[in-house]
Amino acid sequence: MLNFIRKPFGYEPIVTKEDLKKSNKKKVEKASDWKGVLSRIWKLVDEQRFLLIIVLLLVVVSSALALLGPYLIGVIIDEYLTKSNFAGLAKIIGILVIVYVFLSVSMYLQSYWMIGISQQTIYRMRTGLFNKLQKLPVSFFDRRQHGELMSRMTNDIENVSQTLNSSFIQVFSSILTLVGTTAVMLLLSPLLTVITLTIVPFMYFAMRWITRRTSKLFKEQQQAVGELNGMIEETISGQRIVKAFSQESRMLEEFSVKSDRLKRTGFWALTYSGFIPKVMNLLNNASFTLVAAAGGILAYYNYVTIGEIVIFTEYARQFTRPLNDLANQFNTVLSAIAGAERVFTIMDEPEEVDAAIDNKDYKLIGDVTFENVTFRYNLEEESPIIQHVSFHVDAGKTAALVGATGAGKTTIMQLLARFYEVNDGRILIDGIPMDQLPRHTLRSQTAFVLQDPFLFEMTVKENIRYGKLNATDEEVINAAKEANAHDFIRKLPNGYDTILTADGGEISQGQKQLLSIARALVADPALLLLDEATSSIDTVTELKIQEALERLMEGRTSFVIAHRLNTVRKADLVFVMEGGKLVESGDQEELLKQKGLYYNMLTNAKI
Ligand SMILES: Nc1ncnc2c1ncn2[C@@H]1O[C@H](COP(=O)(O)OP(=O)(O)OP(=O)(O)O)[C@@H](O)[C@H]1O
Repeated sequence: MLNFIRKPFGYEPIVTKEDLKKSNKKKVEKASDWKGVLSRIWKLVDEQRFLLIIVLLLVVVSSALALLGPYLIGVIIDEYLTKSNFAGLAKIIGILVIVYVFLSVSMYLQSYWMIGISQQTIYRMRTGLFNKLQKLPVSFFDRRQHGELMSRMTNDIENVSQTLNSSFIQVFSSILTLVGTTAVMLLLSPLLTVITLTIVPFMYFAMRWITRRTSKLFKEQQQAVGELNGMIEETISGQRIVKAFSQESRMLEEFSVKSDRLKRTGFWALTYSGFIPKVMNLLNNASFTLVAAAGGILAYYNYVTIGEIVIFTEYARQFTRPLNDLANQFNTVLSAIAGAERVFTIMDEPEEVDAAIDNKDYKLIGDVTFENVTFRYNLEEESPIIQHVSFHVDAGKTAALVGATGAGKTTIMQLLARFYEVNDGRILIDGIPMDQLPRHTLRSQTAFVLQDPFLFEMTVKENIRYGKLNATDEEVINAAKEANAHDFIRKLPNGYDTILTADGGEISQGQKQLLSIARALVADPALLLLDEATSSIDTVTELKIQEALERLMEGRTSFVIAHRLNTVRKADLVFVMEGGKLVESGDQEELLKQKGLYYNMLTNAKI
């Protein structure tokens, strides 16, 4: 029987003594400079600061009114009811009604205005962070995981929002209520105050006992939900592989293990947290009984009045709520401040520096020079990734970059788009040092065609228009035609208005390439950076891509990371990279004559 009570559904509670010891040691995440964080949040509140001050004043008024209500009831009992003095009773009851009406109105206004203030503040914070992300250099994103940044943008901001919405008023009003209630109780009867407060340590220990268990269990439950969701997503998106390898029964087994864990953690988390209101209720009733009994005895000896006992029982009831709220909100507020600090740390990151000269309307010709360029992704790297590279490409020419994997070809492209700053030497575009050319001027006239083109979750038309936002429908269609993409687009369910998913699952790899060529054509760039696809694409699409690329490259300076012999052969210049150095450069014939690395690559069919 005992065992049944302990394990009603056969599950053991999953919080061990070791777990509790560990969770005891674990500190709540705290901001290192909470004053600084609060002052920055205050700045974000901006023009609504005045309203916030009014809200705080209203909290003070409501806390006072909440104290006044029970006090008036006590007065009614002592001065009117026990003395059977009914003259003026209507007036004081009228005052009581007004107190409670004001209390409700004030609470309503507080929460209405506070929600407005917090939503506006969070809006500023979220927009500020997103704006900042657009201005940060690529190297910033290299140092961080996407998940981490997503968490800043969503969880941390959501936490601050929740705290501003509710916890802020709750904490402030709880402190006021606790201080106010204790002060009034002490004034009325110090002895009865001590008796009322004897319940507080019991509440503290009971809550501690429960929350230590529930917080661990809720964390476990969250983890179990995360694992289960991850598995469901993986199984659904990888359904073909699951079926192809006949893994259905193994997946079912794994699913039932994970699902069972969720059932167990869910059961105990809800069971323990369900105790909270019951235990609080029990202790509240105990406190009520204690005050009533002790008050009765004290009243018998004329130490207190009946009205005072009523005031105390009411205050005792009011006392537990703020105590409970403070205990619950404390960690939430601390972790929200820590979250806000993480957001502000990103906001303080140095932005991409831009050229001071305002030559935004400058039209690029496309003449490119590298002068003794040296570059490291991280300054701690032993040897530079690009070492003393110098070359010149005339406007309108095509340069093919070849070399083993890791030789530095992509890095050269990234430097050309100024995603990173060179450490030594300089890059000149049309004879202008790159750092004197506004980024927008350079990037708006440069187009990328990558191996695995990135498509956005929007229509085909919008995806192509991404290259030039003000392109007309006609320009988009013409670009698609030139890119050999028009025919397949027309066959899509909604033609140019077909919405693509982020991974472009509904079109083939080759078709994705054609779309990205169309996107580049619409942009009409002076400088083209192409990373030729290595994946095998059917011959017909391959020919279409080649043809489209040739049209795209015509009259533009193009850098191609070449994987096909045909592309290299058509290039005006070939740059052979090895270990970050430019080891050979020149046109086809010159390089073949040298009988060096390029010659070997061709004869050993490495391209
Ligand atoms: N963001 C980065 N941070 C640090 N190191 C990097 C980064 N990107 C590339 N590297 C390093 O720089 C070197 C050159 O890489 P790069 O991508 O330029 O070579 P690649 O010739 O284009 O190779 P592949 O043909 O395989 O794409 C490699 O050793 C790589 O590990």
